[in-house]
Amino acid sequence: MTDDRDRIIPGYAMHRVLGRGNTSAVHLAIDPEGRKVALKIPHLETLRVQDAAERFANEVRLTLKFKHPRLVRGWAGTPHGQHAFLSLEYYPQGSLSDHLEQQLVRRLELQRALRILADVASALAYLHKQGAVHQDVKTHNVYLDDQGRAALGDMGSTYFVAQGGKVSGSPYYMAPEIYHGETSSSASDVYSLGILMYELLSGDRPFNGNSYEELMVAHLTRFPVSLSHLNPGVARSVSKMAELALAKRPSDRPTAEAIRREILLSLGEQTDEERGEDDARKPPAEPVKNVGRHGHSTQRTAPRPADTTPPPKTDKDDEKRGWNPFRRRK
Ligand SMILES: Nc1ncnc2c1ncn2[C@@H]1O[C@H](COP(=O)(O)OP(=O)(O)OP(=O)(O)O)[C@@H](O)[C@H]1O
Repeated sequence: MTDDRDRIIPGYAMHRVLGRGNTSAVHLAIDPEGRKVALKIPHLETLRVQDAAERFANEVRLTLKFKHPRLVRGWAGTPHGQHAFLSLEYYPQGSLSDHLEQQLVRRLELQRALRILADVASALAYLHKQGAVHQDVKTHNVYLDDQGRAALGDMGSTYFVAQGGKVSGSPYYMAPEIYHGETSSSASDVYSLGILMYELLSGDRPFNGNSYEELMVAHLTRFPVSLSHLNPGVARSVSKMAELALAKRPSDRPTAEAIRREILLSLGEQTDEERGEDDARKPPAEPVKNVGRHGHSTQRTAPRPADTTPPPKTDKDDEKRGWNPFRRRK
């Protein structure tokens, strides 16, 4: 197999590197139809390690399968082999995490933050309706367009509940039940959305720590200050939703759809504004067979009953290099 730098994908003209993640390099490219696309090419190392290769293949399959205006759209892809790639809708503004890093103040302007949060909630509501769990909601996986709209990306860890999948997450966003070693669910996505709500509307994440263990203790035992106290501009109804989203028990959390509706109401918008678009882009009829998806540091297959095994350290980057929450804001 050739070196990472020499790899080309037939039919695509590569322009420049947009970014590099742990799994892949993403290039700005022109596809065979003349569109500007974000072309994701897995590192050779990714293809060599079975778990990582399967995670990439899962991302390719599910990105191409799901279609929703608030999900990063997949144009084409090859899940396996030397020419594995995923061609994605190009977001010139990059990720929300890039955007926050460029800002002096981490708190976004209220309307802007609410719009982004409503979009992420919309993407999750769609996925949950399809019976899927995303498992990796975080600023790094939210992309922004020129109109201030957002789309959720990175389906690498996504799985269909009916088929089960490996539990994973990013420690800053991970729900208590995942720390407890239990299965993930739509409610754990809602918890991650709650963290994102605090992050964007207050300018800080509700739970912090200098180690994985400190973060785990924070998620398991602490309760955040009310969001409307931290940012008086936030409507009480939205603040309440964020607090409920961070409930320690999954069954106490609202749905992503309920959160979306509350945010849209506070924006003064109709709550069914995307129904037309949703209908236009048909959801998948069936769950994907043999998904074989794998999370960052997958420890077991869900769904399974709760057990007492220690919580997984679920970020492969942290596993490889040792935990350092300040190395990257993922
Ligand atoms: N659709 C897109 N439009 C514009 N830029 C993108 C797009 N997708 C990815 N990028 C850029 O490429 C970078 C790497 O992408 P990404 O984080 O998805 O790679 P990865 O290797 O899958 O990530 P991970 O580290 O989670 O495995 C992003 O941080 C972003 O800057």
